[in-house]
Amino acid sequence: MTQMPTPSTPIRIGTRGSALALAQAHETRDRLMAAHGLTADAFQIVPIKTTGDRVQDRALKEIGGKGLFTREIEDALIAGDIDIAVHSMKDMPVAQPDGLLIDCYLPREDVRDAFVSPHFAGISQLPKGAVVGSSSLRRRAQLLVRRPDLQLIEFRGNVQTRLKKLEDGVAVASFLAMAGLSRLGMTHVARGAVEPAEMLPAVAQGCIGVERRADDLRVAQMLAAINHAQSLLRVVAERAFLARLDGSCQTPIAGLAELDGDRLRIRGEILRPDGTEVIAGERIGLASDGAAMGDDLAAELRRRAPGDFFDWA
Ligand SMILES: NCc1[nH]cc(CCC(=O)O)c1CC(=O)O
Repeated sequence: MTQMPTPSTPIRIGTRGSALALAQAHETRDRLMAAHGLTADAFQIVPIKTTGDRVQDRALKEIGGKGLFTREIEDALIAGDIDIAVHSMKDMPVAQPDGLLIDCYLPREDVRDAFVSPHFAGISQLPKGAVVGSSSLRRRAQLLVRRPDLQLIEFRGNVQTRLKKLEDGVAVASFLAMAGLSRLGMTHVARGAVEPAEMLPAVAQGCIGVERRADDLRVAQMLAAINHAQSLLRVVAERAFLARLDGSCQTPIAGLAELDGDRLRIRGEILRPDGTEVIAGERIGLASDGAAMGDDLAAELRRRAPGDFFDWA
């Protein structure tokens, strides 16, 4: 009898199980297939439940800790139960555990926040005292800067859950990342995109990163073919900004780097959660200096922040 050809082991792609996470995992798989002339059976998508997925009834800041949406996936990667992990970079802690690294970024999606409301066309149309649902410290603070009259309530759960809450009148408006809506084919639920000048996005919003074991050279080589260099430069600069601010505080933080040829512009801001104070700045320089610029900008904002700025939590 002839020997069956040995099937090469499929690449196991770890991801959260939400519709958005699965869409991101499929996008990563499709890009790998195209880059390497492989078929879908060369991959296996492995959904993993994280603490952030399990706990739906509390504000994220109450559950606390870092990596609520990522720790279990990184554990599986370290244990060798999966070979790569696909993440929304917005949810990623600034440092990876020993032995893991992220050096592959997919082309970044729309970085803006979407304004979502069954009743109103934009922030300025909201009536005085209107109830807005958002669990994002950043979005809450940024909104209160412009509209201190608004009443903010916690809003958690996936896109469908949040839309249902709006339908039920729990709040009259909310915000979601345009990128998430776009990947779900749901941009029609957005009444409009909020420009970064009005609401600076979260660090790394709209960017998918692919994590691997540092010593897995087969995977490293596969991922190198799909890395989007410009997205990497932008996210590296933004995460350097975040790294200098994070850890010490739970302050609302926003940061966005943009490229113009080999020049990079990074804008950043920190806010008081009640929107009574914003400290903002920017740097422009060579894209290859992005990390240093992000770090330096964060150091400046820290220096300019009053002594009690980081104390509220
Ligand atoms: N914190 C949840 C989260 N993490 C990434 C996205 C959206 C997709 C992205 O920014 O890449 C979202 C949902 C949202 O903010 O609406």
